[in-house]
Amino acid sequence: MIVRFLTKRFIGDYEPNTGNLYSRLVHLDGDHVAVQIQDTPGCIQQAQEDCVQVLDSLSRCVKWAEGFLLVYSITDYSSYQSVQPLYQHIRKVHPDARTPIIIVGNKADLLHARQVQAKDGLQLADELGSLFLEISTSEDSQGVCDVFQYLCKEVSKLQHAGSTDRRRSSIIPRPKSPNMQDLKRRFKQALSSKVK
Ligand SMILES: Nc1nc2c(ncn2[C@@H]2O[C@H](COP(=O)(O)OP(=O)(O)OP(=O)(O)O)[C@@H](O)[C@H]2O)c(=O)[nH]1
Repeated sequence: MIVRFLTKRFIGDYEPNTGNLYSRLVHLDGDHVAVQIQDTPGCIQQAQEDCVQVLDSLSRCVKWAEGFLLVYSITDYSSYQSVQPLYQHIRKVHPDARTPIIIVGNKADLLHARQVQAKDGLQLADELGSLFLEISTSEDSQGVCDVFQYLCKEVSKLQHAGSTDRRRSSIIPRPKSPNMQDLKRRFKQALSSKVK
């Protein structure tokens, strides 16, 4: 999903990520805003308690992040079940209910394999007070961009409202190096496997 947003391209090959960080200038209401996007290793194969442990180890990025996308696959019920504990973990770190957390049901193109109904995603988002969207990263590049744009706007609104804790942002070190090298490597890999 992040690769789709940053490059507009979809890489179909699965390659588990180990926590890539990407930097990008995003066009937002006529402005360019610098954003950093942290991809987190998936934990859908693990029990919910383990999932929280995985997130514990990533608590540094949870601390510096100012907005969150919780993405599950509509074809994998266990990934949907991971959303609530992840949400609660984030809210512990960011008790301000205005910190945007958007719940996203991905792979909406795989209707024949659907395990999570759209109404379940909506219901969960309602319970948690979040926004919910279903998208298909493979089929709908614009949908992916809309999600990120929306999140950036929400974060930006919060910052302009002066409600971001400036002291916290000066204390928590943000990672510096973008991960475009890794993206290039993945493109090369994807291209060479297509040529073969
Ligand atoms: N059909 C379809 N496949 C998708 C879609 N989005 C992702 N995939 C595929 O699903 C697999 C997993 O996608 P990733 O983006 O790597 O998922 P992830 O949750 O980041 O996985 P981790 O790297 O383990 O954290 C890949 O093979 C993707 O090509 C989609 O919208 N539709």
